[in-house]
Amino acid sequence: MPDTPTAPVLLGHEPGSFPHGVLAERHPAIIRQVREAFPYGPEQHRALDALLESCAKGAIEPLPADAHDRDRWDTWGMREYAGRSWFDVPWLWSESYFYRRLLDAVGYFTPGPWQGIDPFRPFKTAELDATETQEELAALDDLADRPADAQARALLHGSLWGNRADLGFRLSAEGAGTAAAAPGLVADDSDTLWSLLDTAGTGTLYLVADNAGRELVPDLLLVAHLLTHGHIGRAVLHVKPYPYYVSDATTADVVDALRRLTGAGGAAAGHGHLLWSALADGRLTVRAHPFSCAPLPYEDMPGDLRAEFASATVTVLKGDLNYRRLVGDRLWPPTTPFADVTAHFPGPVAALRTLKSDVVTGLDSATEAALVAREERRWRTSGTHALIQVRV
Ligand SMILES: O=P(O)(O)OC[C@H]1O[C@](O)(CO)[C@@H](O)[C@@H]1O
Repeated sequence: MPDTPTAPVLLGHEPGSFPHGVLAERHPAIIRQVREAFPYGPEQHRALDALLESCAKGAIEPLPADAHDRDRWDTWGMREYAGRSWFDVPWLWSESYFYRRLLDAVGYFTPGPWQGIDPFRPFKTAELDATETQEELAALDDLADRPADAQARALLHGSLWGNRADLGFRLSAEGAGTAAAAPGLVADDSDTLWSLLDTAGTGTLYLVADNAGRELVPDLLLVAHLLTHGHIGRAVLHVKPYPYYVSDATTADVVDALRRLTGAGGAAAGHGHLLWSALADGRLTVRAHPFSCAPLPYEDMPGDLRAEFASATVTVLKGDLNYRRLVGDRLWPPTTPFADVTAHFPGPVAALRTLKSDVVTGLDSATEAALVAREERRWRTSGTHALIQVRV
């Protein structure tokens, strides 16, 4: 990025700022919710109390000496940040480490009865079981009567707005591709994305998933459509190796989503069975790379992951956190070119994201001015706006 001036990395130290609110209010609330959702024993309660106190008082403690991933976290910054305030280190690092510590507190990595029990599972399954999900899946039957191109655009919007836990394809199906169908879009490079996906069945899509439940379901539906209609020949779905940021998708969540689809009947079940057999014959692969839970920007990705993404026809990164990691979790001026801040990424890359943090790039100045005039800063974090940005 030779000509792009750098921008400050987001920290959580400023009271009243969005990152500060996440560390000071959201994290303690998550601890309380997890504690109430499971019949944990005294050991877990004590560890949760300790984490709550650490979050409030602000001192980061290192992982236990025998933690299986201690070396990895050492190289990811733990040596540098242990002993400092949660509020004074990069916000991305603080948040990621919080989730790692929360899993420790509930015994997720410790041999014993709680090992491998996802502390967020009740929240994820509630979403899959919600009547809204049933209604959204039923709407696929109507969508199936529309031309393939309209279906594709509706499913893309479903995947995009699913990032707001809202499948969205019923709305988008009314007039996919028109401005009216996407009133909250602040940038829309979808035509470029479609041209990349026009591979006559030879290309490979890497889709880096974000949330489980009502985001992962439309992500999977989009992949099913792209495979069925020969836009791509293969898809690789990257999920998290362990529970993260409450609702981030793991392999177990992919299984739950697929079972939800195959059990839904109608067109949804057809998509579910297609994906099930694509997993069996290798047209769809699930990957859970350790770096997917790293507290670092994608610019720092390891060589094996870089080589994978370099082989993709296009890599689609879903959600706000992936966006932050893609552009470096910095407070860029919103008109900073997206192509400049993603130049480090190996191969064509697309971001599909609703805006849920202060980080944004690639806006034109008129769009930015209109958003600021109407909403001051709220548009950056409210999740009511979205973007599709592509760098070829
Ligand atoms: O699920 P998403 O879209 O990645 O959003 C996660 C978001 O949660 C927050 O970290 C707050 O916890 C956002 O700022 C963040 O980017």
